[in-house]
Amino acid sequence: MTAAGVALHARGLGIAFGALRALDGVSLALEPGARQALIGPNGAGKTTLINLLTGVLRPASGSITLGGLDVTRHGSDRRARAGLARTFQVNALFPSLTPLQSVLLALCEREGLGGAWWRPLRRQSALFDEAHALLARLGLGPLAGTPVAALAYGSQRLLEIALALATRPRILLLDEPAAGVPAGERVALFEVIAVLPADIGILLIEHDMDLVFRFARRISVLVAGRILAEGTPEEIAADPRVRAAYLGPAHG
Ligand SMILES: Nc1ncnc2c1ncn2[C@@H]1O[C@H](COP(=O)(O)OP(=O)(O)OP(=O)(O)O)[C@@H](O)[C@H]1O
Repeated sequence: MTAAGVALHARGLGIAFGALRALDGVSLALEPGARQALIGPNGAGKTTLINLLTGVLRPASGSITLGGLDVTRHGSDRRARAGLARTFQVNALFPSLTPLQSVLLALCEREGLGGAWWRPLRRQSALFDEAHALLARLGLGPLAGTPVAALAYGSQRLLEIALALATRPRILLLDEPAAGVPAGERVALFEVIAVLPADIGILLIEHDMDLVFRFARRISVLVAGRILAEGTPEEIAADPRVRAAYLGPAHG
């Protein structure tokens, strides 16, 4: 992979919380259209890594580039404008808005329309079309007018993905999209994740190994703040160090 062909490149990231070295020399490269997963036991440092990638935290060492642009010292907003989007582990939706209103707000934010989203009229209708198309893509079309609070949890997680896609990202970080989603709603979630736009590079952080092994073309394994292994799902499933540290005998 040439440097120009890498959409997101983290090199040698390190950060400590007091005496705890939460991440130590972590490197990760995502190419455009990547389908990569980040797995590891509780406390391995996955959320900390996402926080470094998105600019919520600053690394003590290392660097991060987005499409060749060094964003190591940039805040979350500039990284978002450079094409990085994330979903959140904790539900962060407005319960009284509908999915249509939620997506429209995100689109207006992207377009810099702020509170004046009802004008001009022609732009408004283009944004409505885009919002409906996005909701249809995620299987939320029939629920476009239902208040978020009345949606099933799996649908709320899908809406979070819609809001991230509304920013037209080059890189999407999916932070535990299946967490808390009941078994019966997982199939729909998995189906949508499988058909996300091919040109967006995706990094999935997930404990559900069914989803990870269905989705990922590459897997990085983080253990105690270091990358223990990286490879294809077959390589990771067969790696004795990964089995010992995380997977157990079930995947292989
Ligand atoms: N703000 C903080 N202050 C102090 N310690 C922290 C902070 N954030 C994370 N840690 C510690 O850093 C380590 C890595 O935590 P992190 O949340 O990144 O792990 P994780 O892999 O995301 O875990 P999980 O799978 O449970 O979400 C843990 O030991 C955690 O307790």
